[in-house]
Amino acid sequence: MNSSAPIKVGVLGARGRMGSEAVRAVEEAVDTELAAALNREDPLSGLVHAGVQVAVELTHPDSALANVEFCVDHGIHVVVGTSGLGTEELDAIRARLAERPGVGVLVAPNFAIGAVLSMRFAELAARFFESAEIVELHHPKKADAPSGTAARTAQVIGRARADAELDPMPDATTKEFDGARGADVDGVPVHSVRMAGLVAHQEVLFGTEGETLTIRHDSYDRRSFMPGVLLGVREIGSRPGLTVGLDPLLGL
Ligand SMILES: NC(=O)C1=CN([C@@H]2O[C@H](COP(=O)(O)OP(=O)(O)OC[C@H]3O[C@@H](n4cnc5c(N)ncnc54)[C@H](OP(=O)(O)O)[C@@H]3O)[C@@H](O)[C@H]2O)C=CC1
Ligand SMILES: O=C(O)C1=N[C@H](C(=O)O)C[C@H](O)C1
Repeated sequence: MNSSAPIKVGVLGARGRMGSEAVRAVEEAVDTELAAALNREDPLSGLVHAGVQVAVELTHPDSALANVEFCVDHGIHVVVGTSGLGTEELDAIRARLAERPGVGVLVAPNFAIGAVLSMRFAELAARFFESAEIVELHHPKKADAPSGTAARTAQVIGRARADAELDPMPDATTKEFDGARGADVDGVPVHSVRMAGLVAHQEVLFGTEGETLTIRHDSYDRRSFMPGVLLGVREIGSRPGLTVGLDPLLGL
């Protein structure tokens, strides 16, 4: 990409809660230009016609993979905020990228700096505690549960526990209502709350003999995600292949 010209950005899901914020952030930044703002009914070819260099994918778990594949096939870098992409989708993106070695895709479970740090703190803490559980709390219009952030947090905690060869968490439950102990994500119980008035919140709870540790992050406003979106837009052109999480872009 020409480093002096503004980066031509296309936003997918442009009239959505996140998409409309992303449109505003891209328009406000001096080094990015909003070249395309696509909604559900708009053909993806609009990205190509507008000369988009980086697409920001903020639609729905059901449409994200096809959108990313279209972009990769057309040499467009992608910053993916849409959550609910699992191992299969990430493998499919990797396979597609193998055909286009110069293209970069960033899949960011959470763009907020505090959320990225809280995942890293949770990863650090995991090996020191017998028990770990996650409570994520979101607005009721969210399609996926658990949240992408909670799934990612559980994965890193699960991996850290396995690396430290910790015993299974203590839990004497033998009789329960369906769902009472949450979803099991890599051995970590994850509880999802959907509630009017909320935006995006998460508590990671750790416990061991005589003490607990709680790591909490709150996004009260979707503007909290925009510095991370713009960082991804600026960086992804020089990071070919698949990057998961903002961590390497933040030097973490
Ligand atoms: N990584 C992060 O930091 C964050 C990620 N997110 C994720 O971003 C995604 C969007 O969230 P949010 O903005 O709240 O959701 P919204 O429902 O507000 O916006 C989604 C937009 O995508 C459009 N859309 C839905 N389905 C399709 C489709 N099949 N093809 C094309 N466009 C489609 C919708 O169109 P229409 O208006 O017609 O329904 C809507 O405009 C979610 O997956 C969410 O989890 C959210 C916040 C932060
Ligand atoms: O849908 C949302 O709102 C959010 N989705 C992402 C997720 O699933 O983790 C990020 C943040 O929690 C907001």
